[in-house]
Amino acid sequence: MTAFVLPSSVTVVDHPLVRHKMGLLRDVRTPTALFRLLARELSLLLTYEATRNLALETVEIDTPLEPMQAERLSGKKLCFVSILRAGNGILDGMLDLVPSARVGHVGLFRDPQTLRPVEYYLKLPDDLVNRDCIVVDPMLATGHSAVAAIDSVKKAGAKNVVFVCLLAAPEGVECLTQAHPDVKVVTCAVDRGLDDHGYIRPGLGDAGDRLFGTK
Ligand SMILES: O=P(O)(O)OC[C@H]1O[C@H](OP(=O)(O)OP(=O)(O)O)[C@H](O)[C@@H]1O
Ligand SMILES: O=c1cc[nH]c(=O)[nH]1
Ligand SMILES: [Mg+2]
Repeated sequence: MTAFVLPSSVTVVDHPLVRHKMGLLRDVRTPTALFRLLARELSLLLTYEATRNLALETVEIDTPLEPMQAERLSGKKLCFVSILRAGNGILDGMLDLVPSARVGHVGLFRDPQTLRPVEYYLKLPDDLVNRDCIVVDPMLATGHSAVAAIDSVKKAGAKNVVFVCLLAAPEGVECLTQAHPDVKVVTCAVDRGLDDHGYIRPGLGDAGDRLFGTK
């Protein structure tokens, strides 16, 4: 077996705060309310990294003491696209940081037999051509859900796409970077690999069920 080499398009945010919170998130004893809070906090830290290259413009302002050239984000607006349903667990924190972002939703569930995504909903802003797009889902397992969601946002016109997740498997990273080599990935960790049911190991279990308390 050849060793997995992390592609340069993938950023693992390995800040101590992220590592600490990921340990708590993974712990089977962590209850739903805390899991949700941790996912939200981690999404803030991931958004910080995912928006690193946002364009700035210079504006004249007056401080209480003197005029100065300040910076602010240039007019180009962002679009966050949540892969339902677990993506919503990290969307809210991202909107706290960028409240003006537009939001799209791609409803996908993974068929447990084939591990292939089944689309049941799609609603995207109609001006994606003009927006940088950040697609969010806590888990990148086989990678097929992320690939399908990014296929949809590109078909709708998005040109500049970043994928943000809490946890990735090497198999998912490979699948996504092959299908969409232009898409940057920002994650908190890349784990050992997938088990026979397509779960990330050691992982954190089923993100949707843990976020919403459905199991
Ligand atoms: O990389 P993949 O192998 O495609 O798997 C990852 C997908 O599986 C989970 O969703 P799930 O199908 O459990 O739906 P849910 O969000 O409704 O729980 C997860 O949130 C991803 O969307
Ligand atoms: O480990 C995994 C894999 C897919 N989806 C999850 O929620 N967890
Ligand atoms: Mg799920």
